[in-house]
Amino acid sequence: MWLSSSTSSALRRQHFLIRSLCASSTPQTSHNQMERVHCASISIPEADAEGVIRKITPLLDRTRHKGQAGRIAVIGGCREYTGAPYFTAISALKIGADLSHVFCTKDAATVIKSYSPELIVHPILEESYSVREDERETVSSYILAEIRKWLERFDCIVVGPGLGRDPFLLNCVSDIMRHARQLTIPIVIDADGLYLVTNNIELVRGNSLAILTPNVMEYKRLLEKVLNCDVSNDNQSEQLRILSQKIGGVTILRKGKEDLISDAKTVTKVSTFGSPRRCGGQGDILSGSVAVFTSWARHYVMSGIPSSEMSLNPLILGCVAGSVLLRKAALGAFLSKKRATLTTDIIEFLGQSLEEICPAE
Ligand SMILES: NC(=O)C1=CN([C@@H]2O[C@H](COP(=O)(O)OP(=O)(O)OC[C@H]3O[C@@H](n4cnc5c(N)ncnc54)[C@H](OP(=O)(O)O)[C@@H]3O)[C@@H](O)[C@H]2O)[C@@H](O)CC1
Ligand SMILES: Nc1ncnc2c1ncn2[C@@H]1O[C@H](COP(=O)(O)OP(=O)(O)OP(=O)(O)O)[C@@H](O)[C@H]1O
Ligand SMILES: [Mg+2]
Repeated sequence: MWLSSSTSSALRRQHFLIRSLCASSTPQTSHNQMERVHCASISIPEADAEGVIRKITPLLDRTRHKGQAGRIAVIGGCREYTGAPYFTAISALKIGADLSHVFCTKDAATVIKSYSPELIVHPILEESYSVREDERETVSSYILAEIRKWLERFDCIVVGPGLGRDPFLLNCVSDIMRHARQLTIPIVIDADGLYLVTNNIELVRGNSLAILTPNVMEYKRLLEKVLNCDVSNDNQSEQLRILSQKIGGVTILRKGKEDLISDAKTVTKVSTFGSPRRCGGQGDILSGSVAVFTSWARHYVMSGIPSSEMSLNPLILGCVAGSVLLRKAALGAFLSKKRATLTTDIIEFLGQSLEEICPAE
């Protein structure tokens, strides 16, 4: 059981209550109806997140070969932002992925390579300023062709950290996302990837392998766009569930004081105390962490575990695991560095935090 038995029955009760109280909250719910839904605040069940990590983390078996513990790719990194894709990609490696790639613009590539020799960096994206109007079609076909060579090898891709908002670049990334979807590759969408998706929901609608990881502002924009309403403090859980439902059941991890996770069927939360430091980049660690755990969870769910767990959504397991590990690492870093805690310090605590939950040997 990935929820304790008491929380699992609480979850059933929660659903019964939600159905009774919010009978109008079907996929066809109108915006006005949505605003009228003022259900009583129902407590959201806490996931047994460390238990999930223990279940889905693969053994360090001596027979395994390079790549089996995960190949992750980050699509992000432009002139302004080089830290974000680095944080995401290096976190994936520190947690246990075997290979971590970054697909970024030429300007960002040398910088990202210089942060770490561990990352495989592809300088193939282009922004408008570096491509003439009459070259755009050729350049975008070339970019897609280059990425296609790699895409099917990845267990999960993360789109958005440090991507920027250049229209030409975002057009190319939309094509990459469509192609990843055809190949049924799980996709974590964060930061500027959420900006792209918020302006074109069809890119993810109904994709059961998509995870959106909005922060406070990104969630607010998504709600405004999809449900045409503001964030409700009365019933955050049901609002999140309806948002996911309206986007065809994509998994959403709403970041905040508590991380709330829903796939339109269930809502769960991770509220383990992390760090009071809110330095930028923690969401980037989270996206890398969710990518690795999601690929592990898919293997776990597909590998003949007890039938009662077979219906579990591996994307939810990946979110729950990614969230608690980031929080635990943030706490470790804070206890050591206090006010000086930075994202790089948190990354250094990922290994130790995972070891405490799930020892390597
Ligand atoms: N080192 C690097 O390279 C990093 C690069 N990064 C990259 O930066 C890019 C843009 O991402 P983003 O998250 O800064 O953009 P966006 O969603 O527009 O938010 C901006 C505004 O929202 C607000 N705001 C935020 N949180 C809030 C809260 N809790 N509660 C209330 N308000 C809140 C806040 O507004 P303010 O308070 O300033 O008015 C803030 O200015 C993206 O590519 C990302 O990956 C980051 O990953 C960090 C590390
Ligand atoms: N108020 C809070 N209290 C405790 N933890 C929080 C709080 N807000 C966010 N977190 C934690 O920090 C993680 C990152 O969330 P945050 O909202 O900072 O993302 P972000 O804005 O996308 O970060 P980034 O700077 O990388 O873009 C979340 O998973 C959550 O666990
Ligand atoms: Mg972010």
